Amino acid sequence: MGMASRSIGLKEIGEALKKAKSGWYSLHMAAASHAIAQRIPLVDFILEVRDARIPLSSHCQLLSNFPPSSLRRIIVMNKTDLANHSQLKEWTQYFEQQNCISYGVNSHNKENVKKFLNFLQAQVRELKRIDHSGHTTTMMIIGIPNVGKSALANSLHQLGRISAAEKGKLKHTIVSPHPGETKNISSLKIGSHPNIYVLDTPGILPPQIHDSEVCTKLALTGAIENLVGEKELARYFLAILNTSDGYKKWERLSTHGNDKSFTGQEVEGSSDSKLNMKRKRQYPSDHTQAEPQKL
Ligand SMILES: Nc1nc2c(ncn2[C@@H]2O[C@H](COP(=O)(O)OP(=O)(O)OP(=O)(O)O)[C@@H](O)[C@H]2O)c(=O)[nH]1
Repeated sequence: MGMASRSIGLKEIGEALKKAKSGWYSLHMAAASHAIAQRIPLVDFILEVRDARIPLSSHCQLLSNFPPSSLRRIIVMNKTDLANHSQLKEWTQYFEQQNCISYGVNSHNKENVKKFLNFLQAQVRELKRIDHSGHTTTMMIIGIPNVGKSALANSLHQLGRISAAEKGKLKHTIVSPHPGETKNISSLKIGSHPNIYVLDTPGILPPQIHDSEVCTKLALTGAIENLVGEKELARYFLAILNTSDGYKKWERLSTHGNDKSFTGQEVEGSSDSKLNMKRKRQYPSDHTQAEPQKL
C-alpha cells in the first residue's frame, strides 16, 4: 500500500466526517466554549494541553481569537509516554522558535508531574517578581477533548505543596478514556505561598474542522469518537504504517522472530519518508499541515 491508498483512506474518512456534520459539537460544547472564552482574560496563565503525538492538530482553536500578546500561554504536550521522543525534542525547538513556552509531560508519571509543577512554580515566581502582587495565581487548563486535562489537573493537585489539612479534602475531577466527560469548570489548589489554583475545563472543539487529515488524527488519538467507522480508521492507520520507516523496522524485527516490535510508539513519526524527514528538519509537521500553522 503506498501514498495512493493512504489518500484513498483519507478521502473515505473525510467523507464520513462530512456526513457526520460536526457531530462532536454539542450544545454543551458551545456553552463550555463561551464560558471558557469569558474566563480567558481573567486568569494569569493558560495551560493549553495538546496531545504530544499530534501537537499541531490538537491545538485549541478558541485561542486564536485572542492576541498572543494578551495571554501568558504554556503549551503542554501531554501523553509523552505515547509519543516519539526525538520528535518531541524537535517540537520543543519548534515552539521555542515560535516564541511559545512549551513543556512535555506524562500526567500518569509522578516524577514527571513534580518537575512540571516546579516549572510552573518558577513561572509564578517570575510573574510575582514583575507585578509584585500577592494575589492568588490562577491557571486555566484548556484544550480539545481527551488530551488529559483532568488527569493533569488531578496529578498537580495531588502533588501540589498544600497543607496537610487541605490534603485531607483532596478533590478530583473525572478522568475517562472517552471524550467529553468533563462537564463543568472546577478549581483545584496546586500550591500555597503563593496560592496557585488550576481550573479544569471541558474539552472543546470548533463547530467545523475543514482539514480532513486533522479530523482523522483527532479520531485516531481519541478526541473525536464514534463519528468515523472503525474499519475506515484502521485502514487509514495501516496505510500510514505501510508508508513508514517505522513499519519497515517492525517488519525487519518480526522476520527475526521478535513479536514485541509493535509498540505503537512511532505512529506520528511513521509517516516520515526519508524525504519528509529532510523537510521536517526545516518544519516539524504532524502531517496535518504542509507547513507550520500560525500559532
Ligand atoms: N498514556 C497516557 N494516557 C493519559 C495521559 N494523560 C491522560 N491519559 C488518559 O487519557 C484519557 C483522557 O484523559 P482525561 O484526563 O479524561 O482527558 P480530558 O482532556 O480531561 O478529557 P475531556 O473530559 O474529554 O475534556 C484517560 O484515559 C487518561 O487516563 C498520559 O500522560 N499518558
